[in-house]
Amino acid sequence: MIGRIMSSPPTSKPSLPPSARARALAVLLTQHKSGDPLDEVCTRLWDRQAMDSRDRAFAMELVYGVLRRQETLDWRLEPALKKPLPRLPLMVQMLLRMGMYQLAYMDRVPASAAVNESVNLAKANKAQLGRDWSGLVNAVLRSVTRLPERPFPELQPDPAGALSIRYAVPQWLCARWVEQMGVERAEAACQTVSTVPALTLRVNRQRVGRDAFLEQLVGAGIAARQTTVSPVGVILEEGRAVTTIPGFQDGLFYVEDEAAQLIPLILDPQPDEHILDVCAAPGGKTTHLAELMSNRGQIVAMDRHAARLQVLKENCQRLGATIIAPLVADARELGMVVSRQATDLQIPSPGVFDRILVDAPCSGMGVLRRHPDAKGQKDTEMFVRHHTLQREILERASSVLRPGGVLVYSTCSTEPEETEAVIARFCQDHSDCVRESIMPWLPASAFPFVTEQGALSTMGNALGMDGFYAVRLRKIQGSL
Ligand SMILES: C[S@@+](CC[C@H](N)C(=O)[O-])C[C@H]1O[C@@H](n2cnc3c(N)ncnc32)[C@H](O)[C@@H]1O
Repeated sequence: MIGRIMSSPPTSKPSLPPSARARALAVLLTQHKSGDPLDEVCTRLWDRQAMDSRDRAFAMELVYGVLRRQETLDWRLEPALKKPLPRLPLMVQMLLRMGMYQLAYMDRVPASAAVNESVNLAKANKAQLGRDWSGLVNAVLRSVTRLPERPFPELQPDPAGALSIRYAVPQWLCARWVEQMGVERAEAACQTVSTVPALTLRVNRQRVGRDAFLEQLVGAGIAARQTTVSPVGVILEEGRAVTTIPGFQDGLFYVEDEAAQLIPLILDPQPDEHILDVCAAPGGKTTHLAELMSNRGQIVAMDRHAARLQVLKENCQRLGATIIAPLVADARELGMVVSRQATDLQIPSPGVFDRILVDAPCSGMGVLRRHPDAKGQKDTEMFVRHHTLQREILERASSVLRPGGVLVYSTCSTEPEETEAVIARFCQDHSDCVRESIMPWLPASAFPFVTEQGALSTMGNALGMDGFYAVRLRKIQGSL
């Protein structure tokens, strides 16, 4: 079905390549039906045929924009519809959302083009839709342009409903956040979900200093600035293809959010130590750890997924991280795996890792803005599922930490089930492990994000960082 859209562009000249909007429509429909990650669907559908870079950028903005703003778009369309949007064919829903997004958020697109192009796509797909829906698409979108702009609902008496419409965050999640943190902080968290993240890089100081790298960027006409909290980050003022940034092939940087850049600092690995990175792929934090160790010592980089570990290897090669021992394994079998592989991995003996990073698989609530397609796939049961897995992984990891050693547990989610509840239970079961404040390991600019319990939590921050959580634990000397 989707293939036919791609090969039957909405034009009277079949030899023309599909328009950017037709490509956006194909991605939106395929993603909706398959549930596959949006970036994978874009690559799968768009890399098959040559695509002009401007078309690609336009289609990308449209696809991500529609999904990022979906609840808001649907609410804006509502007054112009005779029946609820979900009762229309999926393709018609998407065409209306695409038109609405261009009308509301893409200033450079004339309103007439926003309307007409959706209408044309409806006509072009008449056979597939079983009838001509272009009249309805035309009537609805034109009606929206004529109606006065609908003011957002006030936050009271229904803050969750109002936040959901304003920031396009699922209502159950808004309600959860309002209950957890109050309306003001919930609004900040929702606002983050609806923003387009900036392109943030971590400078590979094995190869170049941050100031020198910034100079290289400026020399290449790329506006950029230092990150506020991370001492090793750079934020580009405008997004661009990563491979076109000077120094990519030479491994001068790694694309990584500012909050993620703080996690290896909290572990504070030292040269010549043995480190275990339990959930390591694709290697953002592994390569940072190697840099902090001046490439001396050893990092066992474990991940359950071989394909992701392959990406880690490529990243290590590009960035010149030479002390990595990649290991495909399930962290829940860690003790066994480490004993079996101790000789191959050249670990002196099992149970002697000096430091361990558990960057646990999680719900990803802190990075929802990067994956707007995932918003509809989340639910509250997911927190419980992750909690169980996280506890298992943490339990196994701690068993191979040497007495006196340090373990950092981190997640790109700040949901209580995946963070404090995991740690509280762990500490309850392990009197040989104590919590340490993360403060000594971070610059003062990070202190506003240190919780009362001494952990890191960047949820709803105003600096544009992802929502990360991290806690530092130490195994007491003399314990076995
Ligand atoms: C948050 S990501 C890690 C990101 C990585 N630390 C970085 O900075 O690039 C979590 C990783 O855990 C891995 N994973 C999930 N379940 C696992 C398990 N049971 N054992 C080992 N790795 C697992 C996933 O494949 C994923 O790569």
